[in-house]
Amino acid sequence: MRPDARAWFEHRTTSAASLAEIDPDALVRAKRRGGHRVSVVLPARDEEATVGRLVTDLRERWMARLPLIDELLVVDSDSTDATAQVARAAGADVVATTDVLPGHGTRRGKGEALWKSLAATTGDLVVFLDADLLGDVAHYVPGLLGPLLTDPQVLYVKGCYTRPLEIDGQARPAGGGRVTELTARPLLNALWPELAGFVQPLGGEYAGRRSALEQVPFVSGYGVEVGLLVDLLRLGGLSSLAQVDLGVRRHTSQSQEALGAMAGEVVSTVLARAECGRPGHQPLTASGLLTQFRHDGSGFVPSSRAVGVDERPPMVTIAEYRTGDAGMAG
Ligand SMILES: O=c1ccn([C@@H]2O[C@H](COP(=O)(O)OP(=O)(O)O)[C@@H](O)[C@H]2O)c(=O)[nH]1
Ligand SMILES: O=C(O)[C@@H](COP(=O)(O)O)O[C@H]1O[C@H](CO)[C@@H](O)[C@H](O)[C@H]1O
Repeated sequence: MRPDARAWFEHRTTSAASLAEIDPDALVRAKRRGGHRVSVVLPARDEEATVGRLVTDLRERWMARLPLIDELLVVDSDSTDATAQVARAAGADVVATTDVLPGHGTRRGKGEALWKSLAATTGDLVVFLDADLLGDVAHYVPGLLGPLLTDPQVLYVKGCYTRPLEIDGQARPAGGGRVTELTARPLLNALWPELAGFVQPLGGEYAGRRSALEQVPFVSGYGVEVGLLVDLLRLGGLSSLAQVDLGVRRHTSQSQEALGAMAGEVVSTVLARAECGRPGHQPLTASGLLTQFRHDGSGFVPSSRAVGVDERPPMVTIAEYRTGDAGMAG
């Protein structure tokens, strides 16, 4: 690791691996002193199996028992199951991506859900959690908020954790974070070595100040995490970023084929960012296509899909956002 990345890693990595390492009352006091309002956003596509428990736990611990969370929003991102109904029944606010900023249409993807969540929430501090998390993750929210509530220089905090992998019912203590280890980490180390200290650059749990999040574009698909990391580095510098050890992260894992497509979106985003930061250089126009193969018993069958970078502009550029008219139906 380069000295600047090593110094960052040592200075900006804290631990909140369990509730035993956290003083929630002190965080609530810091929140009150700072006049902060906290929004928690769960982007969810077809997460009926997990979103209800997550919402119930978050509400019970950090809204009913202690006023740490002011707003808990599930963004229903083209779900085909009962995600919205389950989340609403558990007490979350729920919006469909199609209902937010309807004048700007809707794109598919996780990043689209996160971008629209900025127009559907009001907190000056915004926490993002995946909706497919498994196990006890109650400490994630206070853990992520800690640096933002105690250090005004910090604009953005990423969770880090060990990543067990559960595939076809087989649970292994490590091996998760496949796109991180095989694609994102090598690319980030090569192109932005100052970011080498991030343990989980693609992790789906992070928090930021709205004043920063609204200043950067949001890649519409799975490139959103790597795009935010590079763009927020450019916006506030490495010292404005932090990470918190949250212990272990378990979630419902996808197939290798699905992660291949995810990696394609991450690569496209990295290529688009790699060149556009250097004056006089055009972003590398990746093909935007990914061809994968399966064998049908008699031969290889190719299948291609789009993995190009589609992104939304910084939310501050959206007039309805500035005037507070995000146009949520209902
Ligand atoms: O188009 C999408 C794709 C994913 N997600 C959500 O984003 C989070 C992370 O996505 P996923 O679980 O597919 O990624 P993984 O964690 O497997 O890398 C989950 O809460 C998904 O429901 C979403 O809101 N819209
Ligand atoms: O970290 C990773 O490599 C991927 C895949 O994780 P697994 O191999 O399924 O544990 O998961 C993350 O990447 C996505 C793209 O940035 C994020 O959107 C997900 O929230 C995150 O789980």
